[in-house]
Amino acid sequence: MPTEFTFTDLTTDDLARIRDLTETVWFSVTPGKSLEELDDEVDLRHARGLVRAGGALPGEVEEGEATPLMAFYSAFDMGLTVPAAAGALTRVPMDGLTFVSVHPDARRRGVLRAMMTDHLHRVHDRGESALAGLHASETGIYGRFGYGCASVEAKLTLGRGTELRAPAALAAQADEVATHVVTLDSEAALAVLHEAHLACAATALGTVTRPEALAQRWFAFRDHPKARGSAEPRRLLLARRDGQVTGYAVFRRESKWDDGSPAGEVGVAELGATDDAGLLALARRLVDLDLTAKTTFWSRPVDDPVAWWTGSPRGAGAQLYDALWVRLVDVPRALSERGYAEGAPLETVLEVTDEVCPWNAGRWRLQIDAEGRAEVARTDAEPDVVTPVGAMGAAYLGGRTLLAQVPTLGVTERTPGAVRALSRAMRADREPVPAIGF
Ligand SMILES: CC(=O)SCCNC(=O)CCNC(=O)[C@H](O)C(C)(C)COP(=O)(O)OP(=O)(O)OC[C@H]1O[C@@H](n2cnc3c(N)ncnc32)[C@H](O)[C@@H]1OP(=O)(O)O
Repeated sequence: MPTEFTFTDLTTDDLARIRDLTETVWFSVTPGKSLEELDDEVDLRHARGLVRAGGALPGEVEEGEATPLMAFYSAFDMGLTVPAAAGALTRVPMDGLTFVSVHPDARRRGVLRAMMTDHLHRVHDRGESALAGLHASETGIYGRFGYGCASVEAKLTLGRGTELRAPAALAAQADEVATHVVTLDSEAALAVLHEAHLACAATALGTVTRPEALAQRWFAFRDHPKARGSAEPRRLLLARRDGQVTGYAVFRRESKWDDGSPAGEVGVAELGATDDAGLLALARRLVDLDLTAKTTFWSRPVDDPVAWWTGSPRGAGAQLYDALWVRLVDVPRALSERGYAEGAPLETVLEVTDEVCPWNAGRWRLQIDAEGRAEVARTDAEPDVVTPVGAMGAAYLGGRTLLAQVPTLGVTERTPGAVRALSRAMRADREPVPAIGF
């Protein structure tokens, strides 16, 4: 689509302009973030900007300074754990869009539309990843660009000492798990955290992994003293079994007193374990920290055992939010990179509609074998299912079914039963875990 807005690459010379624009758009220190570490955070391989047309306006810059940016975005090289054949999981590359920023003077003139076209076409041209993903600042923005919300996150709030009731055998295994707390401020702690993050990602559908290059720096940006207010610096709780790390939690406490009684609050930003015993051991410690009254677990999957160990999601005060929005940038590659449910082989023809990435539009034959491996090829055959590309993104992780996208995104079937058959093939055994914040 022709556009009057031309985005260009940015370099280290542009970092001051990036900081200025980000500060204007995100009101300086946004919750959990601070601009002081922004330079390290921006991956200039992905960073693109739009300069104010016609030069700076009166009062906007000091003499000799560059014309301000009107828009900016960047992305991270991330991984995403998706369903594989035969009930397994696999990690595929994902281009994680971030810092989408349009200057208040330039809003609602189509700059974001030009930005999204620029971004998605570049991801396609680079060919490193068949998927793009993001967290949406507001829910109504990204569906129009072919993204579908693929995972839902639950926020759980548990009172101090909440009993987590698990089957006796699992509780006994959890008793064998040792845990220890370290401060998340050393190379050693960050290295252990990254290793645990990757190990957990291999076992948890939907996990988004941090870029290797940011493993040591990720929390510097997100845990700046100005942004954390009166809470303590982030800490790491590790689970160990036979000397091996089997799980981790990133948390912090905020000291509070209520009429002389301790009422501290614990916020758990990340919690993962390679087995259920590790998860139970970590969760039990996190709901029983001294001088606290409640623990909030952010970003939990909707089938989280932590919620059910309290009795039900109601017992954990569950509140739901949209988590990762997934966009198929290369439909045939994305559909063959993931696996499908085992069972009878399935052959179906999809007609995909996609205005932003026209190379995806048209008919695709999807052949799934009994193990759940797929081959995808162009075809002229009549379609069994007609779907907007966003519905394939919503169903991609296997949590939100394709069938559920019939009333919401307008998936239609030309062959009776075809949507249900594909929906079942795409369904995963567990709900995806929500993505880390990025
Ligand atoms: C992945 C991330 O980084 S999420 C972060 C997104 N950024 C922010 O929230 C920061 C503050 N906001 C902004 O910078 C801007 O207002 C943006 C990026 C949200 C929108 O940029 P704009 O240039 O104003 O959007 P643009 O004019 O291209 O609008 C494109 C379409 O999106 C719609 N749209 C734009 N913003 C919103 C919104 N907040 N909610 C719903 N729809 C929206 C427009 O109405 C338009 O709709 P159309 O397709 O029917 O014409």
